[in-house]
Amino acid sequence: MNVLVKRRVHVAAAAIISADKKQVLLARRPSSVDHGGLWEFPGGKLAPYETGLEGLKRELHEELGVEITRAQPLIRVHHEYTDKHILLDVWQVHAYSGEPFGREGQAVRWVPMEELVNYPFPAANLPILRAVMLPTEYLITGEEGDEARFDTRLERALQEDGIRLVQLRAKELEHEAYLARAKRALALCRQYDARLLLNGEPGLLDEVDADGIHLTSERLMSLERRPIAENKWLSASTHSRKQLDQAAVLGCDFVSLSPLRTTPSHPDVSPLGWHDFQQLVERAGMPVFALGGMTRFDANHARAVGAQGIASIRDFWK
Ligand SMILES: Nc1nc2c([nH]c(=O)n2[C@H]2C[C@H](O)[C@@H](COP(=O)(O)OP(=O)(O)OP(=O)(O)O)O2)c(=O)[nH]1
Ligand SMILES: [Mg+2]
Repeated sequence: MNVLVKRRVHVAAAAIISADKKQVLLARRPSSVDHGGLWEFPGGKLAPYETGLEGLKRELHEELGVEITRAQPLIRVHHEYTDKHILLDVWQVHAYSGEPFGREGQAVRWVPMEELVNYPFPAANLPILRAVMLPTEYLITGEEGDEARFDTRLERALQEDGIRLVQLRAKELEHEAYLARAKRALALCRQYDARLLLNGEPGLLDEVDADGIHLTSERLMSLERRPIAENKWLSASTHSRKQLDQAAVLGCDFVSLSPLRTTPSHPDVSPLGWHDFQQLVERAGMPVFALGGMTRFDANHARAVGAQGIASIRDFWK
């Protein structure tokens, strides 16, 4: 066989999230099949005439006995296995009818989000796990010179907008002032079960035990390897294919990709637009947030073109 021509397999899979959003449904692959014994998101190969969602509906009916009533694209992952090129087309299932059970005799289990990392999955699944754990909206903090008002703005976004992922961006602050703000932001985020990423030197995590580090695109390009532990989140700002590739080399857990639109803060940078954005996201291999003139009303569109969701300062910083 010519090993250069790999089989291309298109698979639709489901991240079925529980009503309280705290658990996701996993199934175990039978020991007799490829990747046997590993856990997976239920689903299977598409028939040639099927779209992703059609195939997914059929597979979930066959494998779990449930009928999907509401679903949204979550992430598309291309992965090279030794014998095949696989496209995992993963959907987040928000509503379904029926009670899922292993119709083919496979084990099926609701797993709390924080325990997902303990389950063995096929190699292609890492970006899916990250996508499942991340929200659709990502707040990047804006300017605020007054510390009390900063706290009020952050708490408003956590409380009223339901923000669960925050990047503390404060380029104007000196080191000590940044640390003081970061400690207060972390305490606030903990109250709301939100994650906080610090925008700055990876060493910041030694001083404030936040959830991760966000790299500027410049810092991203200057690093040779992942600068923080695997159990912390690493994200980066990207604007091009080259930077997305570097994010993959460093093992970033997710990225922002900008500018989607022209913004008042960067009037001279030409925007990507949805078409180019979609093409870049398709091969990113990790969750991507659309950034640049985005509001929460763009989130569904962002999802439809393959993004995790939207990142914004302005829409959440009030
Ligand atoms: N369903 C699913 N498949 C996955 C995941 N991760 C991953 O690498 N795969 C791979 C394993 C398989 O090579 C392929 C899915 O094929 P499958 O064996 O489930 O296909 P199917 O349900 O149509 O089963 P069959 O009729 O071919 O027996 O995708 C995942 O999370 N879910
Ligand atoms: Mg299957």
